[in-house]
Amino acid sequence: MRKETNELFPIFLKAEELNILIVGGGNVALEKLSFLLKSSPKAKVKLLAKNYLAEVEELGLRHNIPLHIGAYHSNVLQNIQIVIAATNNQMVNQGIYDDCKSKQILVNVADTPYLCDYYLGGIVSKGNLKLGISTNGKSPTLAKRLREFFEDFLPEEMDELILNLNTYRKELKGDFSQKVKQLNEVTADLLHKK
Ligand SMILES: C[C@@]1(CC(=O)O)C2=NC(=C\c3[nH]c(c(CCC(=O)O)c3CC(=O)O)Cc3[nH]c(c(CC(=O)O)c3CCC(=O)O)/C=C3\N/C(=C\2)[C@@H](CCC(=O)O)[C@]3(C)CC(=O)O)/[C@H]1CCC(=O)O
Ligand SMILES: NC(=O)c1ccc[n+]([C@@H]2O[C@H](COP(=O)([O-])OP(=O)(O)OC[C@H]3O[C@@H](n4cnc5c(N)ncnc54)[C@H](O)[C@@H]3O)[C@@H](O)[C@H]2O)c1
Repeated sequence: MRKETNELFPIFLKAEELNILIVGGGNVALEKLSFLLKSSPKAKVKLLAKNYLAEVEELGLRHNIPLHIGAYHSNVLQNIQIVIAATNNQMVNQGIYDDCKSKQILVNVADTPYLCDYYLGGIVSKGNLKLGISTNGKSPTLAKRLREFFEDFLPEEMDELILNLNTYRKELKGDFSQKVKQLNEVTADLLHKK
């Protein structure tokens, strides 16, 4: 049997420097907004929905996020770079997808892989370290379980290690290749392979 591969290309976005729009204010919007803010508390995001769950309103209030009330119209895409569509109306979601494609805006219709330029993933954060987890859309549940596993598995001291290496990196003298060599030497035995 041919082995399948995951050809998605992960990038780590500066969410506070982008204009992000979530359309919808129900359970799915709540999940997407929660994970966005958990990972990027200063994300520049706004919401548009006909109505909002109380939990979305509370979360929005806590993070100073504009919650616009109304039906989706393509005007709202002005100056937006990334969209998550999470309404309960597939026609509306399809319309958002089409509008975004014609404006070259990156779009994710939640839980609808064929209407996604990108997928959200499981996210593990430990200080400066961040892992993104993707199952290529095959099992979001496993992505969640792996996120939980790595959250427990990775020690809190991981950030101390990163900061120490950063200090060492700044103190190194010599040209680029010498620095790379020294950094590789000092980290060679850091993670022992079993
Ligand atoms: C990782 C995470 C991030 C997030 O949501 O931010 C995420 N889904 C999460 C959880 C989750 N979602 C669903 C369940 C119920 C169990 C199940 O169905 O498996 C659970 C588990 C639970 O909640 O326990 C329902 C679901 N999701 C998708 C479909 C459609 C389909 O598969 O065809 C359906 C069926 C809908 C239906 O029934 O119609 C699709 C997508 N969901 C993705 C991301 C993208 C692929 C990620 C990857 O490659 O793994 C992708 C492709 C698109 C996207 O939405 O970006 C987050 C875990 C966060 C965490 O806990 O850390
Ligand atoms: N809740 C889940 O766990 C789940 C799981 C799998 C799939 N889904 C699907 O995902 C979709 C969203 O689910 P949900 O639970 O968030 O729904 P929901 O009913 O809780 O929320 C729907 C949101 O869409 C907004 N909306 C509807 N039409 C709109 C429009 N024209 N303009 C702006 N906003 C509009 C509503 O105001 C509301 O805030 C549904 O299609 C659902 O079938 C949900």
